[in-house]
Amino acid sequence: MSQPVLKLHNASIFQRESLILSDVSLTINKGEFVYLIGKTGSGKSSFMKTLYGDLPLQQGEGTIVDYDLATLKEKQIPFLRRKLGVVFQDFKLLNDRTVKENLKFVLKATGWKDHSQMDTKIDEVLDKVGMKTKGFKYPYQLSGGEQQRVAIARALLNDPELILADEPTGNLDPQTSVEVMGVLQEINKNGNTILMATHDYALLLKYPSKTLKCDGNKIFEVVQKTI
Ligand SMILES: Nc1ncnc2c1ncn2[C@@H]1O[C@H](COP(=O)(O)OP(=O)(O)OP(=O)(O)O)[C@@H](O)[C@H]1O
Repeated sequence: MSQPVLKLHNASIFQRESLILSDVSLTINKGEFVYLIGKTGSGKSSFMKTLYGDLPLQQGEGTIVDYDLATLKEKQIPFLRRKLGVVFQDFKLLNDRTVKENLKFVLKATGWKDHSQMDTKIDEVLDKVGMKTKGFKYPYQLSGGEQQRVAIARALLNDPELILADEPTGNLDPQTSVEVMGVLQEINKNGNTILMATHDYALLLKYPSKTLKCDGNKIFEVVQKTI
């Protein structure tokens, strides 16, 4: 049976008072890999921000990993984010600490206490992204692709019910993009649900999957032929 991790009904997305997307109704079920495409400025990032609580859902209904977006309170946001893994275009790693320390920082901030459990978890997520031997390095000692792998590992730390990736390959060359995409595909095959905003059509062709498009203030599902 399909289990929704995200459900929106007639939702409108705003940046302050400007309407960016209107009447968005969609469902993402557990286990799916879904692309969100659309031109620059079409509202992909605004949409993602609404999902992780960075922008309020001012109109319509939405539930994400059992949180009600329309009534979401400021103090619930950290708890919502623990059930989501968020990956950004610019990695957002802390440059003053090693890869392992970056990951430990997140675990501590999300309530983990036991050091050996933390180390085991860190090894597990680094292994999933092929970075187990690089935990001692500083982010600036890594290539862009490696930094994004670490950022994906960080997103996996709290076993998220949904991963939101906003242009995760936007800063990477085509070859590295394909490699990072391979990591995301592997994670999806192992059961993680992923919503990925991108304008990299080469990736869509190489790894076809359900695709939503932002266009003309709307989001609709497209079949690959018409992209
Ligand atoms: N902080 C903000 N305040 C007001 N308007 C904003 C803000 N951020 C984005 N916008 C506007 O919202 C619209 C959608 O932008 P958004 O960043 O969501 O698009 P996008 O599809 O993610 O674009 P890109 O691919 O360039 O990231 C644009 O018209 C933009 O000017």
